[in-house]
Amino acid sequence: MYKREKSARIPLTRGLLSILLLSIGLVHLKRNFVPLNSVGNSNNALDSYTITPFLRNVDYNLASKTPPPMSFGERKRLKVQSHGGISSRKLAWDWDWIEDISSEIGCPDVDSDGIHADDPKRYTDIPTAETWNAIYRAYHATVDPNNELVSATEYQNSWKVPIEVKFQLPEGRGVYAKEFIPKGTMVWSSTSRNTATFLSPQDRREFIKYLMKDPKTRHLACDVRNWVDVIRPPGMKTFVVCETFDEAVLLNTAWGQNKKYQINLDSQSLSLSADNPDFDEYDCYENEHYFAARDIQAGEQFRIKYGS
Ligand SMILES: C[S@@+](CC[C@H](N)C(=O)[O-])C[C@H]1O[C@@H](n2cnc3c(N)ncnc32)[C@H](O)[C@@H]1O
Repeated sequence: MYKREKSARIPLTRGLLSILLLSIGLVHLKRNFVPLNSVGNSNNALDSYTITPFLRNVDYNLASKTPPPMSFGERKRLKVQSHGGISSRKLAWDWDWIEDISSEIGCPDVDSDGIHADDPKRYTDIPTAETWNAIYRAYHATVDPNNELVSATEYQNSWKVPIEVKFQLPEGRGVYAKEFIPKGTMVWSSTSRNTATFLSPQDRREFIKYLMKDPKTRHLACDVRNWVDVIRPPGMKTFVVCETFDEAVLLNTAWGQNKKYQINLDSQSLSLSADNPDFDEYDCYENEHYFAARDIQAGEQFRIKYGS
């Protein structure tokens, strides 16, 4: 009797368990079911700031890179020529657009009255390797992917001496020597690795817009809009927009404070050898290198002459 009762209860328990498992399965299936016609629907729940990085397949292993038959500079010149370059300096600066976008982002004007710590969007962030890499990614995601001018490949330390970036009023961020540097020491070099090239104002717009799309990089758009430079490669009629993506853009100058500061870095144009992958005779900064113009003490701020 006892045995029969027990054996009758087992199928009943099993049956209830199966019904329970089946119900759980159905609920799970319903939750995860995505109708096919909703795939790719732009009205889905994606945050409008979410961006799918469209990164070029860049060979980051530059150390093992065999020098290309043509130097970076030669390729750049051909590219600028085939592209038509940017016809005028005014167009290359594209100030109207930069001004528009600056007011749209709410960028404070760093040039009019210096940098203030109480500025709501103050330029006090000390960039880290992560900050620079976000900028490099935005650049690679927005320049023409067929452009074989892989400049500004990846953030790396371009300083030949130990440095520190600090914020100090009234100049804002600046670059400081961490050790004593004897006169004549090479301190920093501009190369195709740390300097981005934009062959059209549109590329630069896309780059800044890309930074603006992501809340994590939006504030960087204010910074990068100021770091731009425009050059005309030697022997060419058209212009190129250049932008260095490392601490060199944070170098202050000597003006202000009754000119009590002294320029302590000299800029010299010096070609690297043609078999160096960084070689670029049409470099945005014309192979600019900074040298200690005099002995520089540990803790002293580096200062360059602007516009030289
Ligand atoms: C290339 S940025 C240098 C980095 C800048 N300090 C920052 O934090 O972004 C140039 C700006 O730095 C500031 N600056 C540079 N040298 C200065 C000086 N001697 N006195 C005051 N401000 C200076 C000016 O606002 C200038 O427009």
